[in-house]
Amino acid sequence: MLKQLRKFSAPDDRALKVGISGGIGSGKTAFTNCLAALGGVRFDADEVLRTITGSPGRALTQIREAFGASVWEPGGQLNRAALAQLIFSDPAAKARLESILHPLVWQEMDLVLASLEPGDVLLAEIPLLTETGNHTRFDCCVMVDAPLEVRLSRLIGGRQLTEAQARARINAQASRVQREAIATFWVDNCGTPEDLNADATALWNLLSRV
Ligand SMILES: CC(C)(COP(=O)(O)OP(=O)(O)OC[C@H]1O[C@@H](n2cnc3c(N)ncnc32)[C@H](O)[C@@H]1O)[C@@H](O)C(=O)NCCC(=O)NCCS
Ligand SMILES: Nc1ncnc2c1ncn2[C@@H]1O[C@H](COP(=O)(O)OP(=O)(O)OP(=O)(O)O)[C@@H](O)[C@H]1O
Repeated sequence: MLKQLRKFSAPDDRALKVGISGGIGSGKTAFTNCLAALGGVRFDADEVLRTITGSPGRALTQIREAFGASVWEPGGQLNRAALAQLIFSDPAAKARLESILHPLVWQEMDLVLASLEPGDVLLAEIPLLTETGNHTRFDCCVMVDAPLEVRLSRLIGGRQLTEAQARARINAQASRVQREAIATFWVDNCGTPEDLNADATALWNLLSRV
């Protein structure tokens, strides 16, 4: 079910910037996929992060300096599971990693924005929009949500996370109340993929009319 919680206005002189967020396992990627099939230019923060932390990623030197060999594979790659274990049990380590990575994500988004024109729609999937206060970069924010048990079962089934790992990430993220405080649109993803697709179509129709 799509709900509009706040009004927003669209600019005449540049592209419309739509931020899409939600907790881990809420379905924000699935929703953005549906929306992007209807139009818009997609930007995916997780994909940028995977590129800059992959081999040879431009964030690796700084991560190595900050966290050392304990988060490195013998083959020379970043050990993502070890880094996740560290940051989701140590808030200071999480803040340090984010201070290295997040500025690089915004640099990449600015490059995409520079290529857009008035009338274009940027669909930016940003997991930590609420947590970082970066909702102010967007004209409107779409929050995808689902009940905790539904998110856990989707994550444990599909993401190869244990329940404890999934809960650690959920506990490190914003609450529903915090998300509601910044959302322009709210998508309740507790139904079928077809229901989610219908919400994406309804939202696209609204965005196309503003
Ligand atoms: C810790 C890392 C190496 C774990 O990699 P992994 O492949 O297991 O997860 P992936 O990157 O696909 O992230 C999956 C989801 O985990 C959650 N998550 C990741 N990082 C964070 C974080 N710092 N705080 C809260 N949740 C997070 C998000 O919901 C994200 O969508 C990686 O997530 C990472 O580099 N995180 C720091 C960057 C960051 O802040 N990402 C959030 C997006 S802006
Ligand atoms: N309405 C739905 N019905 C059934 N499965 C769904 C639905 N929505 C999403 N899923 C599935 O749940 C899992 C999590 O969804 P998705 O990857 O879109 O979430 P996410 O919020 O982007 O998570 P992450 O933070 O890990 O990137 C995926 O396997 C996805 O296919």
